[in-house]
Amino acid sequence: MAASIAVSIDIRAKRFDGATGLLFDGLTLDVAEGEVLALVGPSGVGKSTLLRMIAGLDTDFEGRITVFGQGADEAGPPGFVFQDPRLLPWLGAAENIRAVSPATTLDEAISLLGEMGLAGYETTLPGNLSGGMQRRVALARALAVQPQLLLLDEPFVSIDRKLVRELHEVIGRIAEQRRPTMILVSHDPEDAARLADRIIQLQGRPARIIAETRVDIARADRDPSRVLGIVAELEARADV
Ligand SMILES: Nc1ncnc2c1ncn2[C@@H]1O[C@H](COP(=O)(O)OP(=O)(O)OP(=O)(O)O)[C@@H](O)[C@H]1O
Repeated sequence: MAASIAVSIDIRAKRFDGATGLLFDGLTLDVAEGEVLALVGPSGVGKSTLLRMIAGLDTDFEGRITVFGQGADEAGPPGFVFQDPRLLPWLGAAENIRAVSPATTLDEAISLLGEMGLAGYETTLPGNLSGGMQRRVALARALAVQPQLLLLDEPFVSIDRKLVRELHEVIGRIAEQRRPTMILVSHDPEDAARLADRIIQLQGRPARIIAETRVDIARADRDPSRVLGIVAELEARADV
């Protein structure tokens, strides 16, 4: 049976006030329930804007985006991980989760942090956590509301490659075990090659989908040479 559609995107036109030209001039895309979709493309192409539109945070466009059958702005907030972790500096890791999701008990917050590999850091203030650890707290916070849809906006920028690999593992585990529908925005094709079931490449102004790549290799089997192979395939299709 075909998987049901989690997110359906039909943008006829999107522009910003004062900007010349359209950012999107016709863009359609469906995301299946439980799918991990990556949106890749050069800086400024519109990836973050598209994610904000899917989250219902930007409704100023012609067209319609539905999330589990409802308008994006009516569907209830998705889990959203922003480019910077946006943690409250005066609260420990567990209380940062509870500040955004008050229904989450302390035990649940501690368990989520454990799932992210942060056992023992429950009361640590963000300033005493590494950049990668802060991203993991932000992920735990996004998962606290048990979202059916998880949106990740460049969660790997400004952290070193070793921490990026650790985060890839954490996100891969979330995909396998919790199975939310995930949309990951990245300018780096390697992130997409490691994590995504399907990779959408955006390019140009207005932005268009120039290629769509399905990755039929289980995440656990994506060793470095296979990842490089996927990246090469993506790079052959566009100047990402
Ligand atoms: N609020 C805004 N008002 C005017 N222009 C905007 C606004 N937000 C984004 N833009 C413009 O829209 C374009 C797309 O921006 P967006 O952040 O979506 O791109 P991106 O692909 O995510 O890039 P990056 O990887 O650098 O974040 C850019 O040219 C940006 O300057």
